[in-house]
Amino acid sequence: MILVIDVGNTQIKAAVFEQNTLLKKEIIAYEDWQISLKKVIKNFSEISILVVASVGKLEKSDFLTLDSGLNVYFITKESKFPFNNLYASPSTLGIDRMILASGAVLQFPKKNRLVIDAGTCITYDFIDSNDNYLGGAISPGIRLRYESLHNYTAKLPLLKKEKPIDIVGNSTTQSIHSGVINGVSFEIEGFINSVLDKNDNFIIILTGGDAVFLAERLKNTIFANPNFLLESLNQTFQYNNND
Ligand SMILES: Nc1ncnc2c1ncn2[C@@H]1O[C@H](COP(=O)(O)OP(=O)(O)OP(=O)(O)O)[C@@H](O)[C@H]1O
Ligand SMILES: CC(C)(CO)[C@@H](O)C(=O)NCCC(=O)O
Ligand SMILES: [K+]
Repeated sequence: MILVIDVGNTQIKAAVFEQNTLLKKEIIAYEDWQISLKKVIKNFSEISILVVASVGKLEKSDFLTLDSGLNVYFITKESKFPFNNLYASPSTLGIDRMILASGAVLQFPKKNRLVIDAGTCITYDFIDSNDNYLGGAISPGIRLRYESLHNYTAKLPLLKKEKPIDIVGNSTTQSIHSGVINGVSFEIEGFINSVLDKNDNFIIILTGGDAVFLAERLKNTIFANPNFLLESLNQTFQYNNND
């Protein structure tokens, strides 16, 4: 049994896996991450290893001081990945994007893949059917958009994400919801349509904290899986340890 930990930009996601089966998932705040993780470890006595990847504020040394008695395996850019990395600046590519690409290749062989991760940022990652990682796009996520409208204007309120009633917002509140949520939906549909135009045999995976909220609003049929990064981390670990 392994405990897989995704240290994100704003929060930490952890999942207990038995082989490829996810037994338990926890969303953990940075404030009390040690206590929360220790609780999970205590509840699953068969956990033998921690597998961690971090784009956030925690490093390997933080997990060693956790004193869990467990081995800690950090997935980094030096780990083995099942794709050719054609990114022009591979040393600055986010480890989360590499893990998503890795999961897409391992789960969907011989397909053109587009992975969309709607979290703090929205990332788009393209891996072609020959397993070439080509890159993609980075844009602000839903919460970031609401926060920047509030933080960088004098009058706009800070709102929580909510389904807009219409494209045409008839109040300040509705205009903001339409701008953020319809804006993100149009953006995602635009990316999907432009890749579908150029390639066939495509699989599109939507993940991240906003995946489920967005999936029901998108017209394109896509595969929404909020656990895709955690599953991909588990698979990337196995891929690194299978020889
Ligand atoms: N409990 C929560 N706290 C903050 N954001 C949440 C929460 N639940 C859902 N969300 C939504 O999910 C998004 C953040 O997604 P996610 O949890 O994937 O971000 P993250 O922890 O920064 O991870 P990553 O760095 O991988 O994007 C926000 O835009 C927000 O709308
Ligand atoms: C884009 C984020 C912040 C998304 O979590 C992360 O993947 C990252 O820090 N990336 C580095 C830049 C890049 O991927 O090119
Ligand atoms: K993200």
